[in-house]
Amino acid sequence: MKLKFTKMHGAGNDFIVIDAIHQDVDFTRAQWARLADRRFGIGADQILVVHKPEAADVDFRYRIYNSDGSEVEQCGNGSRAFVKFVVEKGLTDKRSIRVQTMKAIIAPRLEDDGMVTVDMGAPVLEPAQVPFQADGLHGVPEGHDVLWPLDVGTSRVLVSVVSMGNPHAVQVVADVDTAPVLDTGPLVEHHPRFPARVNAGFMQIVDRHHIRLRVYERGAGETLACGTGSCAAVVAGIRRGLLDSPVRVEARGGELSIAWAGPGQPVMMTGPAVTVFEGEIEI
Ligand SMILES: N[C@H](CCC[C@H](N)C(=O)O)C(=O)O
Repeated sequence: MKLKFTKMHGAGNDFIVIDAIHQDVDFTRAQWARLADRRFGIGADQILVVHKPEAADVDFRYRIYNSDGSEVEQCGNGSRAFVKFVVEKGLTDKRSIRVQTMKAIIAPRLEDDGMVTVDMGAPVLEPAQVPFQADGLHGVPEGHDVLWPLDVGTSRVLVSVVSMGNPHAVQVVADVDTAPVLDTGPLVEHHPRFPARVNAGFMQIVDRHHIRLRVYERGAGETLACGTGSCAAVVAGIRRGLLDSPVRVEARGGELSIAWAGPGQPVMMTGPAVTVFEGEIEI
């Protein structure tokens, strides 16, 4: 079939966006991975698919696939591209929409200045629900958080565990530029105590309202920015007593602003969404 798509990015985290309302999109994991392949396909970190809603109180269903073809629960940068796409394509006459993902409803709003603000929902902080298997581990309390020791390779790292619908393990490093992201990242991603794997965040505290962040993403490797990873890092930093809301998150591909008022409250993310080109591909 000839598949129409739009190439987009949010702070350098790049996406293939597909309208599955007007196209029949039912691909295998291998086909999703082929589309995302940067040599044999279009190339992207994730594929975002726009479906009709399955409930009356939402505007769209949003399915997300990593570049390895795995379907996942949430994509923060993708949620900003999603609302820009449906507005630009005339799939809605709204600028603030409710979108159902695998495990949550999020609410992205396209602002007049072209930036997008998203209510990402409340973080899940209970380790077993991340999911993280803490049994037999001695967590290290810090502020309102608990840091969990992970043996990765020859080193031991202390991580906060947070779910934004998808799982995150966040550690503080002195300097993100010299942090062993490409070495430690895959070891954290595949650590056996994360039965669904995990996104590995490396956070440098610049000041109480500013971090630098690199994320080795589950199913995609290091990306230039990670929306849910930014939310998880700010939640972890606030819980540890290291950060105060709102926080400027400086990623390699751009900046996001994250605000969180505390447990049970939604994480609010603001950032860019850019359309790069339209295309068609035979698949
Ligand atoms: N790799 C993530 C999904 C994409 C998240 C990221 N691109 C974002 O902006 O939140 C996972 O497997 O949970």
